[in-house]
Amino acid sequence: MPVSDFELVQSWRQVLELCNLHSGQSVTILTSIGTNAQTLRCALLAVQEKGAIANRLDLQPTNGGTSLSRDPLAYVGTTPLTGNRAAVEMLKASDLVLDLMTLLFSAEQHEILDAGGRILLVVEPPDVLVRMTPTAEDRTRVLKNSARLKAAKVMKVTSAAGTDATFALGEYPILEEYGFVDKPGRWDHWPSGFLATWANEGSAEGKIVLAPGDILLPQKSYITAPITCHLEKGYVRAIEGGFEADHLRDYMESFHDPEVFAVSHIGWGLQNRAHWSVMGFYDREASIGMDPRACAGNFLWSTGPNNEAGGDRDTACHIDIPMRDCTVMLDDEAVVQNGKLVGESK
Ligand SMILES: O=c1ccc(O)c[nH]1
Repeated sequence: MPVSDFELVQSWRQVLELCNLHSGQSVTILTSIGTNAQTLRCALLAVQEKGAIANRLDLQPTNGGTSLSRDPLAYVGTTPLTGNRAAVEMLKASDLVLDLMTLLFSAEQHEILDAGGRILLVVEPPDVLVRMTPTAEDRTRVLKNSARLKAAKVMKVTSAAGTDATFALGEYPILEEYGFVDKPGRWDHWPSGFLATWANEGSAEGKIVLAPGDILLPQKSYITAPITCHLEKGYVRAIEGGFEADHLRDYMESFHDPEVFAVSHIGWGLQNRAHWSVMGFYDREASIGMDPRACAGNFLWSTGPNNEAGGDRDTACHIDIPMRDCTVMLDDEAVVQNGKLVGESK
């Protein structure tokens, strides 16, 4: 249900504080046609209240005539910054970029970050933003678990439904999402609260069995019948099941790019204020589904690009698949047991 401008300004105030935004610094707020007006209005107020310079850069939408889904995370890689030198230069010159349109997985994003920029993605509805306003405690929990993931050589995921998959680790960096950008070079997403990394190239092996209730994004669907994904040498080699498996496969095949079947990031949710049930209460296009991505105890895996992690796979098709009731082992230590955070992970 709606939140007031006062509540959302309060949340922005907390986020900008956690981002170490200082008076006199320059902030560029990236907007486009889909930007939420209340989120923008409250961001402008909170930035100026901090004594920072609030610029707005409104970009034209792209991919609308190509993407089969209208979800901003469904079609990644080319963005309104692609080939847009003037815009990239303005963002590189900014101390903080608030992305209210979605740049995820773009080469230009890396250029901005590599130049010491900071980018915070903020596109969920205002009520979701307020409910999951990030805290320093979120950062503590994500970083504590990140240290464990950094030290691990193998991730093994199993479930009663039949999942039994292994991923070698170490080649790629860790994606630590705790909802704010407290130091130069960082990208993050408010709301979030989860960890991810990429399996070593070609190492994803085994079987992932999606059970009823597991979620497909950007489809925004809770599946109702099992879907079995066979992994071999880092790719999903077969997707078996009923209608929902056909629908997923049909969508992925529409890109005519074999790279869409590559396994992308793998990790687990750490956000106790995110809930598996939330997606069922929102219209499909009202949210990008950060509750399922971040809810504590999920196993989140994905298919498609790895350019986010410095790889060269930049396929446009990105599917995120949050699963319940999995057990996630790092070497021989469980961080998630049957869908619940265990031990130090909490
Ligand atoms: O915050 C996000 C959202 C989507 C994704 O694939 C990764 N991180």
